[in-house]
Parts: sequence; C-alpha cells; structure tokens
Amino acid sequence: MVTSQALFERANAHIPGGVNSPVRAFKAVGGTPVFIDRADGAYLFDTDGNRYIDYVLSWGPMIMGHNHPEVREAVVRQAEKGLSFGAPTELETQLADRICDIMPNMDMVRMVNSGTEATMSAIRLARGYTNRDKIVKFEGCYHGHSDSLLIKAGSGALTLGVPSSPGVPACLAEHTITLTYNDTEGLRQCFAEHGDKIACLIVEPVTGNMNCVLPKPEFLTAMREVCNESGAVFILDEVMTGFRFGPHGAQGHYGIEADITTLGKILGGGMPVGAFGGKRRIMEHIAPLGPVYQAGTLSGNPIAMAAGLATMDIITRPGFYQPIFDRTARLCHGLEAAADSAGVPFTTNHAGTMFGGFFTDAPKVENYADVMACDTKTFGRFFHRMLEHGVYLAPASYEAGFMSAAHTDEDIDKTIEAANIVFHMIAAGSSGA
Ligand SMILES: Cc1ncc(COP(=O)(O)O)c(C=O)c1O
Ligand SMILES: NCC(=O)CCC(=O)O
Repeated sequence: MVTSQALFERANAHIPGGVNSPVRAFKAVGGTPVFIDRADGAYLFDTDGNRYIDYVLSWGPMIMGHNHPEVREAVVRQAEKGLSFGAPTELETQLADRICDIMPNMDMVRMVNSGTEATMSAIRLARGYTNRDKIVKFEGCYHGHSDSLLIKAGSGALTLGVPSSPGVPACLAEHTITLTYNDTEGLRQCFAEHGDKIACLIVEPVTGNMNCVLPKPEFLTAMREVCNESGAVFILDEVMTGFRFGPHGAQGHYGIEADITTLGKILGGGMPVGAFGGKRRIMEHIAPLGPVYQAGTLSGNPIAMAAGLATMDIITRPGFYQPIFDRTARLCHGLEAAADSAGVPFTTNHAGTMFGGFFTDAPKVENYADVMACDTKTFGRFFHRMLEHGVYLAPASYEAGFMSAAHTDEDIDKTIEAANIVFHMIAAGSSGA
C-alpha cells in the first residue's frame, strides 16, 4: 500500500479526486485506493506486488478472467493493422451479426464506446420513435451518467450522496419519473396516469448498482405489459447483466422481451465498448437510416471489435457458464455460513454470475430502501480487513460482486476462510476503524 499512497497523492494534483471514475476513490469505505500494476486470471497485482482475488473484474467486463490469452492475442494482431480508421470494417459486421445471433430481441445493433452512450442513445431513440418526452426508471438503478438518467441513480451517485447531480437541468429532470424497484402496483399506477406521455421504461433486469437485487417475476411481466398497453419502448439495460447470465443475457434467462437492449462491459472484453440494439422497426429510426441522430469518432473501433469477438468466442463455448454459476452460489453460501457462525447479521443475493452481501438482519433485500437500511459502516470494516487478506471487493456496499471463469474452488475457499476470520473480528468488535 506504500506505493499506492504515494501514487494517489500524486494523482490528486492533476486528476479530480485522483481518479477517472468516482467509484474508484474508496470514498464509501475510506482509505487510499489500491493502484494496480497488472492483472491475470482471477487476480489483481498492486504496485507493491500484493496479489488480490478480484471480485470487481473491472466493474464487470472480465468474465473470462483478466489478460485472457485469446483476447490479448486478438488485440495485438489487430493493433498491428492500425488503431482506428473512422471507416467501416468487416469486424463491426462480424460482431453485430454475433450479437444479433446470440441475444434475443435484437434485429439490429449500433456500437458505441461505453454503457453511458448506449443508454443515452437508446433513450433518444425511444423519444424520437414515440414522439414523447417522459422516461421511467427505478430508484437505485444506474444507467450511466447522461443527464436524463442521473436522477435517483445508483452506484457512485449513491456513494457520494448525490443521486441527483448538480448540473442536470431541472427542465430535463422533470421528464424522468422514478419508481420503486419491484413495486408492481406503483408501476401500474404510474402508467395508468402518464402512460400516453411515456417514451420508455428503462430497467436493470437484475440490479448491480444498489448492490445485487433480484427482480420478482411479476415485476418483470408487468413491465412488459405496461409498455405494450401504453406504446412505451421497453429498454432493458443489460450493460452489466449482458453475457453474465449465459450468452443470452438476463432476458434469455428470465424469458423477457425487450424492445431495445443496451450492452457494454463484457461485450468489449475489457476494451471501451457499448452497444444498443433491438427491434428493426425501432432501430430503423437511427441515422443515417432515420432521423434520430447518433454518432461517434471511435465507435466500432477495430481493436475493441477484435476484443469483443474473441470474448464472444470464449463465452459461447459449451459449458462456459455452469462452473461460474456454481462458484457464485458456493461463495454466497459460504459467506452466509461464516457470518452465521460469528453471529453477524448478514445475507446475500445472487443470480447468474453476480452477487451481493448485505449487513442486515432483514430476511430479504428487494429494493433501494432495503439496501439503504443495511449497515454500511460494518461493510467498510469488512472491506478493509478482506483487502488485507488479499480479497478485492467493490469499495462500496452499493455495488454487486462478479465471478469469472478464472476463479477456482481454491480461490472461493480462501475467500470464505478470510471472511470467516473477519466476521469473527467484527463480532468481537476488534475489526479496527
Ligand atoms: C446497468 C448499467 N448501465 C450503464 C452503465 C454505464 O456504463 P459505462 O460505465 O460503461 O458508461 C453501467 C455501469 O457503469 C451499468 O452498470
Ligand atoms: N457499478 C458501478 C459501475 O458499473 C460503474 C463503474 C464506474 O462508474 O466506474
């Protein structure tokens, strides 16, 4: 940590808060962010040479493990041909074909450079397509940092205590309606009242930005129904869940039909990639086919496309997901058992390859209010002691954890052993500040 501290001090001179994305700053847990030198498989190595079992995975993308040789080689091979052309490449078509083939409900897809761009563009498309202004989102869901979506948002917006950021014009914010996740009744009421003015409903099918919260089946069904009835576009934000529940996304897993799907993270295999796509009748409204403008100098960047294609090859191999699902479940059961043995109130949620731990004695965590009722101070102590034991968790209690194909049973055992020690320290009140 010595080097990290020095590097962080230096970083603060010319980088606001020393980081290029707020969630990296350790604000929610205190202390100094760990500066990373390299990563391999399930491990991060910091600038002091410490090794950590990584459950953040670059905030989701690295499902195949860090520095996967096939992805690395695809990137190097492509880099030898040039870094960016600003003209069409066959790679873009190959990746678009691949996505439309794998993901349900996607006839056409447009590449962008981040999840934020994907959701921002999807919202513009929905507004342009329906000729309506209002959008509906859920409290604690994060869809990137575009103005319309930074209202009661999750992730770092929660950590910093500014769910509605200064700088978002009130005249824009007034078009965003925010509802309670998993509240089917509230959803139906809202659409009964405003349905004819709503351009779209956007949701994280499983949330990862108010920690991991699972959808109730009736909530998923109701979202599709109210969109059908009102003519609103149903946007499933699969930036995080896409390719984390099997190759077909959360919509394949839960059998939901989106009108537009947004993707990112895993799609780029660690390179900056986002995408939005969906039904042809809607996608045909995007320029240059249609009037809704959307563009990008580096969109469909060849290196990023090569990384994405290599990643799609890896995740579509038979048997890729089951061991990751099994290890996710095993980790959660192990953490709960360790907490139980120490008498620490703690519970977990998990689905697919995503998980979350909550310091609470509530039997279930199902929405933003439940998450906010959890003990974040104890999480901070848990986080730092786990870090000392070589386990890298997200530095905030509002973030989901991720499993990769590179995590082994031994990694899971080590993590549970470390948690066992830390839970007992917490129970004994000796876990430090
Ligand atoms: C569900 C979801 N949507 C959108 C985004 C925004 O993606 P990005 O950070 O790539 O802009 C994120 C994460 O950041 C996310 O988790
Ligand atoms: N759950 C949080 C994210 O996925 C975003 C990471 C970032 O903003 O750096």
